[in-house]
This record gives sequence, structure tokens and C-alpha cells, in this order.
Amino acid sequence: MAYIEPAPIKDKENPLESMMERFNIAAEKLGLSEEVYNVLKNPAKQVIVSLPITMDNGKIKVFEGIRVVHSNILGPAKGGIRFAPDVHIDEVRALAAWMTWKCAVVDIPYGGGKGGVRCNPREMSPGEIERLVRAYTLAMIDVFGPDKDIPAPDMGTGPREMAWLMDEYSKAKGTTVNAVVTGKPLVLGGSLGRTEATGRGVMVSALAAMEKLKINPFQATCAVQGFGNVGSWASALLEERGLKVVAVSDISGAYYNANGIDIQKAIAYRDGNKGVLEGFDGAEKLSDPLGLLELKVDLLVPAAVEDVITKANVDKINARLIVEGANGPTSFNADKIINEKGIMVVPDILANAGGVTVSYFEWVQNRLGYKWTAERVNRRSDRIMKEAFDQVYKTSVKHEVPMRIAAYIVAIDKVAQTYQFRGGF
Ligand SMILES: NC(=O)C1=CN([C@@H]2O[C@H](COP(=O)(O)OP(=O)(O)OC[C@H]3O[C@@H](n4cnc5c(N)ncnc54)[C@H](OP(=O)(O)O)[C@@H]3O)[C@@H](O)[C@H]2O)C=CC1
Ligand SMILES: O=C(O)CCC(=O)C(=O)O
Repeated sequence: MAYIEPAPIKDKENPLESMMERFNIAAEKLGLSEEVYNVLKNPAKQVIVSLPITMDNGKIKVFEGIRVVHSNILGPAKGGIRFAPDVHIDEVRALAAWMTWKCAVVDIPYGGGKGGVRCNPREMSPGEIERLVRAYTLAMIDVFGPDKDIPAPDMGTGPREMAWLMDEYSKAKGTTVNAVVTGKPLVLGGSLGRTEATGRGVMVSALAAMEKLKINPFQATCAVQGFGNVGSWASALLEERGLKVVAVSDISGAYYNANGIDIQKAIAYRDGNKGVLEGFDGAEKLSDPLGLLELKVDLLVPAAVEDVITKANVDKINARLIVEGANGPTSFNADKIINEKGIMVVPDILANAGGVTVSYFEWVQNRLGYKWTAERVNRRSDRIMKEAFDQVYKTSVKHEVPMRIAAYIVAIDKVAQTYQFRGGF
């Protein structure tokens, strides 16, 4: 099987710089005080650890593990853990700050954090991954905690890794602490609805934006980059709401069918094919996987990695609407051209906030010692996503700025007000 390694991203820009450029614009629009600006531009805590792991061949390999807490002014830090070969401190800093803004946009009582381990989980056995998760957890034992910093899944991690993290943390503390991590398997206190939550939030945001643009979902086409947790759930739920998903992709390539891809068939194929779409016969494989981003569709959902829409390809983007399932898929340099082209973008810190919203519900349920029904979880998260969309849309109209800057304005304003009331510096 031919994998594209490393990730096929051209012209990768620095996600931290992209984040700061937007932050600067919103801070200026808001007239943010210099003191609060200086607090928010720096992460509150950054921890880098070395993790020596015995590999299956008996050799010891040392991995680098990172956790960054950008802010805990609104509550404990919250954010996923990424296992990927190109994890970098600047990327984790940007991802942690995006979590601060994201939690503020959807108005949940958390600050922002993010973690990462530079590794390639595709080349590791389950035993090696388990040892790595446990070593990372122990190294972060004083960082994590249900009232301090609560991790969750991100790229390359899922419920299995969260279960090991909870177990290791609980053993170290001498008691079961399920609220230390979210995105757990149901039987360990995971929430109904968490697995699909990010994709579901993407769908809710997309439908809200399509209403503003007067696009009828039953006549709309869609392309989705990334067919992991976020991309596959977003594809399935958008298809369920009437859209024709004409293209999907993963690390093995991009797959196109003008008549619409049968998403359930694609998911079943992926699940029976070691997690990849390679060889899927319900669509044609595109010669250039990045061609998916340039298709003439109503809706484009980048749901894989950062910086896939950059100044190198932004001129060729043909979608009417972009809803960002991934964190940071559009570089700062591409923003201006997208705006000039009149393409509406529902930004990551709004569009993919459904995941952390249901993570919050999971933490609430763990602390209550009670389980909500899927119906309650979905109804509440849909309402939060829709309200956040409406607030960002109104702010965008009021300040005459794109939705992305509007989302930053909403978030930074909330965090700045909290600083003003709490004081203490
Ligand atoms: N999980 C969550 O709840 C949340 C995730 N996000 C963000 O969404 C994005 C995706 O995360 P998630 O779905 O959890 O991760 P997964 O690991 O589940 O899936 C990632 C998907 O992207 C594919 N992929 C990786 N690199 C490329 C590439 N260069 N080109 C095309 N496809 C690629 C992967 O392919 P393959 O599997 O073949 O390697 C896989 O299909 C990330 O930016 C993440 O930060 C945001 C909010 C919450
Ligand atoms: O569910 C969470 O707590 C965080 C998910 C995440 O990492 C993200 O939204 O980017």
C-alpha cells in the first residue's frame, strides 16, 4: 500500500504565526489592553518530556511528549492529545491557544490546552502505543487533573488511548478518576454522542451557514478532506441531511464520484481495510490528492491537518463555503484571498467546537455520577453550536469582518472580561 509520507502538505506555514496574526487583528478591533494582550499572547505553561519506551524488538526508543496550557483563566485547561510524526512545539502552542478561543466561543467553562507526542502510531503495535500513553500520563501526572487540565482525543488517538490514560492516572492517584480525561469508551464513563460530536458540530455549522447563503442542502455538493473521526462523521451526517458528498480523502489519496459517494459503504470499507480508503471501489482515485480541495463544490470541509489551504493553492479553491473541521487548515496568508473571492469560512474555533462541547458534557456527567441520553447530549450540543454560530455571525456583521475574525473577537472579549473581573496581576 502506498502511503504518502510525510503528510502531503505544500508550503506548510507556521500555525502559531497564523494564529497570532488573527489574534492581533481581533485584539486591535476590540481595543484590547496591552496588559491582557501580553498575558494572552504567551502560553501559561509548557512541558516537554522525554519518554523512553521499550519497543517490541527489545530496543529502547525515546519519544518527545509535549503539553501546553495556553490559559486556565476560564476554568481548567481542556484539549486533545495528538500522536503524529510531525508534532512540533509551535504547532502545540497554536493548538492550545485555539482551544482557549474555542471554549470561549461556545461558552463552556474551560481554558485551552493541547498535547502531542512525536511518533507514528501507524508503525507501532498496540502494546508500544499503550506503553507510550502510560509513560506520557505519568510524566504529566502533576499537569493533568479534573480541575487542572483535562485531555481528550485528537489526531492519532481515540477512546482506547483515553482509557489507558485514565487507568494510569487513576492508579497513580489510588482511586478511579474518570473526569481526568474525556473521549473515553462508554463503559469507563464516556458520553453518548462524543465520538460523532465534532462531525455533528461541523454539520450543524454547515447547515446554519448554508441557510445564510441560501444554499439548499438537497441540491448541494460537498468534498471532505480527512476520513478519520471528524471527516467521516461529518460526511455521514451531511449526507444524512441531503448533501451529495462527491469526494473524500485520507492519507492514501482522494476519491471522487460525481454521483455521490455512499458514505456508509466507505466507512465500512475503511474499517475492514486497516483504517484506510486505499482500494475503495465506490469512487475514482484522483491523481493528485490535493485536487480534492480545488473541486467545484458548494461546501468544502477540510478535516485532516493544518495549513492545507495556503497561498500556494488558494487561487484554485472553488467552493462557495468552507467549514473547517480540522484545526488551522487555512493559513493566515490564504485568508485575504478567500475573503476577496467571497467564500464564506466557518472557522475552526467555531465549526469544530462540537467535540469539546460534548467533552464538557462527559466531564459534567462524570462529576454528577450520572449518564445522559444521546438525545439530551445531541439536543444540548446542537443548541450550543447554533447559538455560537448566530453570535459569531452577528459579530461579523456588526464589525464588518469575516466570520473568523468575528469568532476571535467573541472569544478574546470573553477572556479579557474575565481577566478584568478576576484581576490579580
Ligand atoms: N477528534 C476530535 O474530536 C477533534 C478533532 N479536531 C481536528 O480535526 C482534525 C482531524 O482530527 P481527527 O479526525 O480526530 O483525526 P483522525 O486521526 O481520526 O483522522 C485524521 C484523518 O486525516 C487523514 N489525513 C492525515 N493527514 C492527511 C493529509 N495530509 N491529507 C489528507 N488526509 C490526511 C487521516 O488519514 P489516515 O487515517 O489514512 O492516516 C485520517 O483520515 C485535526 O485537525 C484535529 O485537531 C478538532 C476538534 C475535535
Ligand atoms: O474534546 C476535547 O476536550 C478537545 C478536542 C480537541 O482537541 C479540539 O477541539 O481540538
